[in-house]
This record gives sequence, structure tokens and C-alpha cells, in this order.
Amino acid sequence: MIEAHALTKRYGEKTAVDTVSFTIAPGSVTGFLGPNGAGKSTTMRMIVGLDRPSAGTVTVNGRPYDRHRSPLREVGALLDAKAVHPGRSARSHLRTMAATHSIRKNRVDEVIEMTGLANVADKRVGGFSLGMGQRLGIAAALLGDPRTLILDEPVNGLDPEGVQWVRQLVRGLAAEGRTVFLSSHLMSEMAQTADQLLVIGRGRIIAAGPVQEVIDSVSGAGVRVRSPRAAELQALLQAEGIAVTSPEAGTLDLVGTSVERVGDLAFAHAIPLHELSPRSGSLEEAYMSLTQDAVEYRSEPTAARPRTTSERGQER
Ligand SMILES: Nc1ncnc2c1ncn2[C@@H]1O[C@H](COP(=O)(O)OP(=O)(O)OP(=O)(O)O)[C@@H](O)[C@H]1O
Repeated sequence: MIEAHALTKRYGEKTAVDTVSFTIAPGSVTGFLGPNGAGKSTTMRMIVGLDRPSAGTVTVNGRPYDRHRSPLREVGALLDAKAVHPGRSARSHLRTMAATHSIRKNRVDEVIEMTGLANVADKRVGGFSLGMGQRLGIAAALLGDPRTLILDEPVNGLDPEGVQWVRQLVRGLAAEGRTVFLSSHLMSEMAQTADQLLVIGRGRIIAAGPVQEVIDSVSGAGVRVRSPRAAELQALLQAEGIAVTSPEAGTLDLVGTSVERVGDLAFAHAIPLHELSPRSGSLEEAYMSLTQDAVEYRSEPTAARPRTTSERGQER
């Protein structure tokens, strides 16, 4: 369990994290989303005592991180996978960590196995690929068999198999009743991995809750309908005040209505339907909409063809 109350971090004039309050519950995976510079890493660093809050508090399993007698057993964190001496082997790095935290030696072999590092455990960390470094960071986070895990971009640099492995790992850890808090910029991955979301923009929480609720709160429950008389149906729906977009000829996407209402309306006017289905927006669509005013580092639009609603819908 992680609990933040009015947590704030200022760097000079800049308020990186601005009076945020949240609870990250055990037994589920909570995804931490936000544009570059939104305050995710700063929040995570404050949770594990690497940054001191300018105001407010944050506790892990009921206490500030540094008040735990054995913090590695309470919280495992992956914050900067590169923060390992390059001349060391993975095994010696983990053994040193274990020794300084009174963790039994054979736990090192367990986490090496768990993270798929057995073949490279005795090689210099300096020669590790980004993905191997990430695995070592995750191994270190798991070393104390902690009740709470904080993982900043754990899938960064991993190949598709590695991404899937992280997903299964964190889902398994949450199923054991642990608290898992992770950030990622990969929306499709987050949609598959997280149960709960915390979305931050310019240092403030802009959405929190179960993944589907966050998506529905933005996009509203939608309906997709296909008809050979789509234009006629579109006019009828719009006359009823229903928002309609047409991703392609013959297909309509509706917001703020139900399949029952659309079906009844079509029936009343004897309009044939070839499809009538509920449609949920994607996490990516919801995220873009939620954070559109909170992006600090915006890229110039490219000349690429904009994706259609149906292409975006397939991503979730
Ligand atoms: N040590 C520091 N000194 C000054 N400003 C900082 C420091 N650390 C972070 N910041 C600023 O605080 C803000 C939040 O940064 P943070 O790294 O927490 O964002 P983030 O959400 O993790 O971003 P990203 O997705 O790019 O990793 C940014 O504007 C950043 O420039």
C-alpha cells in the first residue's frame, strides 16, 4: 500500500509534483501514466526516499520509506536500471545488495532464475544490453521479496518476449497480494497489464481509477453501427442529439447512447442494420484526450495520414 497526502516537490521555481494525494492498493497493478516531465519519476523517487518532499507525505505499507527497519523487504524499486557499477557482474552486484540487507544468499540465485539472467549472471554489467540491464534492475527490486514494487518504465528496452514476461511477472505479483506500481509510455501494454490507473499531468493528478472506468469517463460508452442506409440513420441520430462520426462509408460511431436506443430507432424507421455493437474507446485515445492540455514537450505534427477511428479502436 502506498499513500500520498498533498505530496509536493519543488525544484526552485518549478513545481514538479503539486499537492498530489493518492492511494495505491495491494493486490492489483496500478499504472502510472503521464507525458514527459509530468512528475512520475519524481513521485516515485519521493516514495523510496531518494527525493525529499517539499511538502506533504508519502508512506509505504504505513510508514515513510526510511522508517522501515528493512526497506528492501518492504519495497523493491526499479528507478534507474543503469545505476550499477559497469565492472561488476550481475551476481556480485546482487550478492552485495543481499549482504548489506541481511538477505539470504540463495535468494540471489532465485531472482537470477526468475529474471532469465542465468546465462549472463557472471558477465560484466557494462556489457549488458538495455534489456538485460532492465532484467537486472527487476532482479534487484525482487531481491528482498518485497510487499510493494515500484517500477519506472520496466519494459523500456525489452523485446516483445521480455515485455510479455514483465506483464506476467507483475500480474503474478499482484495476484499474490502485493502492491505493484509501474509507469510506462506504452499504452497498449498498460491496457493489458494494469487494473488501476493514475494519470498525472504537469505535476497534478488528472485521472485515477480502474482502467475501464478511466477510459469510459473520457470517451463515454460508445456504439458502432453499420447500415446500407447509414446517411439516413445518421440524420435521425443527430436529430436526437447523438454525436456521430463516420470512420468509413456505411459505418457510424456514436457516443452517449446505447445499442437498445439505436436499434429501436432503426426499427421504427425500418432501416436495416448490418452491425450494432457496443464500442469502448482505447486507452491511448483516452490518454491523449486527458493529457492534451498537460503536454509540456509537444512534437510537431507529422505529415502522416491521420489514423481512422477504427484503426485506433483496434489497438486496445
Ligand atoms: N533534479 C531536478 N532539478 C530540477 N528539475 C527537475 C529535477 N528532476 C526533475 N525535474 C523537473 O521536474 C519535472 C518532472 O520530472 P520527472 O522526471 O518527474 O517527470 P516524468 O514524468 O518522470 O518524465 P519522463 O516521462 O520524461 O520520465 C520536469 O519538468 C523536470 O524537468
